[in-house]
Amino acid sequence: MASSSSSNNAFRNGSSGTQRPLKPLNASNLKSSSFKSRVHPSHAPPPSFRRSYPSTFSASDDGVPGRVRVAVRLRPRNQEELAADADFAEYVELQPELKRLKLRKNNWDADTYEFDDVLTEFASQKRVYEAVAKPVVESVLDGYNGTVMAYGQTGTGKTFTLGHLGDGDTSSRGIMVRAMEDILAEISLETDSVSVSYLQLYMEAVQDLLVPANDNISIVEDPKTGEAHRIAANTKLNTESSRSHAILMVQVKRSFTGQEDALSSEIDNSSHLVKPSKPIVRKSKLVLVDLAGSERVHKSGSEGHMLEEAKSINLSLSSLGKCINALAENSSHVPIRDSKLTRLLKDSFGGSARTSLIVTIGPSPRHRGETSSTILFGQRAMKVENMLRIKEEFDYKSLSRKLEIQVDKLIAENERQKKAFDNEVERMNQEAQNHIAEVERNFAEALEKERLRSQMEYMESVKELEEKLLANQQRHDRDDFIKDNCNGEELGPVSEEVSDLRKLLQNEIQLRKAAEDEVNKLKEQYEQFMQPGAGGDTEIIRLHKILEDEAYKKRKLEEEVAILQSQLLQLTFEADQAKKYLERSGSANGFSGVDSLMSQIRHSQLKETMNGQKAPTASLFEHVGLQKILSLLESEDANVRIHAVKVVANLAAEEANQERIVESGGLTSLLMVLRSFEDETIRRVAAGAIANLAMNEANQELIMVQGGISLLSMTAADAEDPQTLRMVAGAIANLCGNDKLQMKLRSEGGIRALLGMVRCGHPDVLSQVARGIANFAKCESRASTQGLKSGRSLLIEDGALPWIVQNANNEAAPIRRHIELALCHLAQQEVNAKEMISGGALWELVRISRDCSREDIRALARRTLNSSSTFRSEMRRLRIEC
Ligand SMILES: Nc1ncnc2c1ncn2[C@@H]1O[C@H](COP(=O)(O)OP(=O)(O)OP(=O)(O)O)[C@@H](O)[C@H]1O
Repeated sequence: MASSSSSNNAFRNGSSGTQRPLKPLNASNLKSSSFKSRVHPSHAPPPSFRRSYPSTFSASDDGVPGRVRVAVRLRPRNQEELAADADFAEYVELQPELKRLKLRKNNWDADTYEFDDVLTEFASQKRVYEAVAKPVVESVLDGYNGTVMAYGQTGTGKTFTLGHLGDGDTSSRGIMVRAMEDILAEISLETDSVSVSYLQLYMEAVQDLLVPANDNISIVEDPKTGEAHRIAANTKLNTESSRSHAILMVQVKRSFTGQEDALSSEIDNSSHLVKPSKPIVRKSKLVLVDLAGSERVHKSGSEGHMLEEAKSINLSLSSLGKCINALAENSSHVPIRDSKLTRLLKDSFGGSARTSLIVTIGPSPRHRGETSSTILFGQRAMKVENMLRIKEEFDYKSLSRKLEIQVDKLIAENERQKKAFDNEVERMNQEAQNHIAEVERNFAEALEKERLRSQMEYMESVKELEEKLLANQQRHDRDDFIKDNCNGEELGPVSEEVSDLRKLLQNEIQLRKAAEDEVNKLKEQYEQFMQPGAGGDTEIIRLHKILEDEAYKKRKLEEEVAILQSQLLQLTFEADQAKKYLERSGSANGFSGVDSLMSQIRHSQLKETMNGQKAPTASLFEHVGLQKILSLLESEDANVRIHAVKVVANLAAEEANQERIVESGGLTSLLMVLRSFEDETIRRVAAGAIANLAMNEANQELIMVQGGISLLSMTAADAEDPQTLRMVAGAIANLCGNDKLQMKLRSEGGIRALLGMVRCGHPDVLSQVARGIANFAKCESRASTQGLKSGRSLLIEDGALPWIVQNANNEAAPIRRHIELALCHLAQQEVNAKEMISGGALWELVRISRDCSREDIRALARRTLNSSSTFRSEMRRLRIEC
C-alpha cells in the first residue's frame, strides 16, 4: 500500500509541500492534522474586528493558500447490518487518534488512509460540526467564502450529517442548522445581513427549494449578484435527496469600520464635518452541499428516466471527480464547465473558498467498492489547494447613508445656529433701536432746552436793546442840537474804510474765537493726558509746547484786534468830526463842544443799533475787555496808546460805561495820559474822555481829588489846538455845574483857566467857556438864594464880567444863550448888582428881557431885574422900563 502510504505520509506531516501559514486567519484552523475549532469568548468581539486585515478590496488581490480539508465519517450499523454483517468490524478499522482509516482487504492485509479527521460511528453531531464545519463557518464570518460538502454512498449519512434538523433531539442537529445558528448568533442586526438560498440540482436543472416555482434557475457566474432569496429556512424539502444535489447557500454581508486612510482624501474638503469611519463591507458565502449518492455513478446502466437521472448524476459527480483530479495533479485544464455542479462549486475547489469535505462511509463490507471509491475521492480532494481571499469593498451605500445622516445633522445644527444668530441679530437690532430712540429723545430734549434758553437770551437782548434804544431816543430828543441830516455820500470814503475795518475786525474776532476754541480743546486734551495712566511725558511736553504756541498766537491776535479796534475808533472819531463840520457849515448854527461830539457819537451808535448791529464801542467793550483797553493806555507803542485813549474816550461817551471806567481806574489813567502830554492828539482825546466822565456828578469830585483841575488848567494854558481846548473847556464847564466844588474849582484856577481859553476865539471853545460860566453862575445864585453864599460872584472876582458883557450878544446862538443865562444868574445875586451895572451888564439884561428869542429867558431876565432893588433903582434913574 505504498501509494496510499505515501499520500498518507503527506497528511501525517500535517501539511502539503506548498502549505504556507494563513496569516490573516487563525493558524489553528490550518493545521493539517486537525480541524480544531476556534472558540471565542462570548463577550469578545468577532475575529473580524480583532484582526488587521490586508487592505484588499478586490478579489484580484493575492490570497493565502488553503488546502481542501477532508474528514471521513463512519455511519453506525443499522439494524440490517447488525443482523447480516457480523464480521464488518474487521472490514473498516478506524484509528481516530492517528486520523487513520484502514480498509481490510483480507485477513492479513489492509489499506491505510490518513485524513484530516476521522470520525467514528460514535462521533456526535456536535463533534462533527466542530471538526468539519465550524472552521469554515468562522472563515465565512471573517469574510472568506467557504464550502462544506458531503460525499458518499447513499444511505451513509450525508443528509444526516449535513441537513438533519434535530426536531426531536436538538443534539442531532446537522451542520446546516448549526452553521446557521452560529452565523445568526455572530452577525450584527444593525450592520450585517444574511441571505439564504436552498437549491436543488437535479437532472442539470437548478431549482429553488424555497420558491419551488423557480425550477430552472440559470447559473449566473457573477460573484456580485448570484441568487439571493432572503428567506431563512431550515426545512429540508428535497425528497429526492439520493438523486439530487442539495445546496444551501448562505450569503453573509458584514459591515465594519476600516482604517481612515482610504477615505480621508475623499472627505478632506469638509474638515468641519466629523469624519465618518471608513465603511467597509465584506461579502462572503457559505455553500453547504449534500451530494447525491455516489454509487449512482457506478450504476448507470439504468434505463428510461432512471437512466437519464443516472446520467445526470454521473455527469455531475464524474465532472466533480475530474476537476478534483485535475486540481490534485496541478493539471493546466480543470473541466469546471462540464456540469452545473462543478460550475456551482468552482470556487470551492481550486478557488478562493475554504473547503471542507466529509466523506461518509458505511460499515458493511458488502459495499466495499463504493466505500473504497469514496475513500479515494476523499484522498484526491485532500490534494486540492485553494487560494483563500477576503472580498472587501467600500460600502458606498453605508457611507452615503452615514453622510446623509451627518448632512442632515449639520443642516439641522446650521439651522439652529442660524436661528440663534437671527435671534441675536434681532435682539441687538432692537437694543440699537432702543438706544437710538433714547439718544434721539435726549437730543430732542437738550435741543428744546437750548432753544428755550436761546429764545430767552434773545428776548432779553431785544429787551435790553429796546431799553437802550429808548434811552438814546430820549437823549436824542432832548438834545436840540442833534440833527439827523448826515449825508452818507459825503462821508463815502471814510465810511467804506470803516466798513472794511469792521469786516477785518470781525474776521480777526472769529480767528481769535477759533484760536480760543483750539486752546480750550488742547487744554482738555492736556488734562486728559494728565490723567493717571494717560499719555507720556513726551506727549505732555509736546502739548505744553502747543499750548504755549497757541497762547502766544492768541496774545498776538489780541494785540492786533486792539490795534484794529483803535483804528476803527479813530476813524469813527474822524467821521464824527467830519460830520460835525458838515453840519456846522450846512446849518451855520455855530454849535460846537463836547456835547455835540458825544451826541454825534451816540447818534452814530444809535443808528447802528437800529440797524441790528451793536455799537462799535460796546462791541469792543465786550470783545476786548475794559482792563485790557486801559492797560493799552500804557503800551510802549505810541500808536497803540493813541488808539487806546480813543477807545476809552468813546466808551466814556456812554453814560452806562462811565461808572465801570472810573471803578477800573480809567479816570486815573486818563489823567496820567494828560499829565504826560506827549502828543497833542492823545491830550485832546484824553481831555475829551475826562470831559465825558465829568458829565457824571459822581465822577466830578474824583476828578478834583485826583488833581484834575490843575491838569486841565495846565492844558488849557498850554494847548493851542482848538479841539483840545474845546475838550478841556467842556470838562471844566461840567465841573462848574457842581455846587459842592465851587470853591475848590475856583481856588485851583479853574475859572481863570476857563476864561483863558477865550483867547482861542474858536466858537466851539467859546461855547464851552460860556457854558461853564453859566453853570458856575447858576450854582452861585442857588447858593446865594439858599443863604450859603454872601460875597460877590467869584466869576466877577476872577475877571469874567467883561468877557461876559462883551459876548452877551454873540452871534453864535449857543454862546449867546449860555451868557444870557449867566447874566441872569449873576444878576440874581444882589451883591453883584453894582459891579454889573458899572460893567455894562444892565443894558445887556434889559436887552435880553426885551429881545431874547426864548421866552423863558426873556421872562427870567425881567424877573431878575425887577427883583433887584439896585437894578430897579438904576433903571428908574436911567428911565428904563422893563
Ligand atoms: N451517524 C449516524 N448515526 C445514526 N444514524 C445514522 C447516521 N448516519 C446515517 N444514519 C441513518 O442512516 C440512514 C440513512 O442516512 P441518510 O439518509 O442520511 O443517508 P444518505 O447518505 O443521505 O442517503 P442518500 O444519498 O440516499 O440521501 C438514515 O436513517 C439516518 O438516520
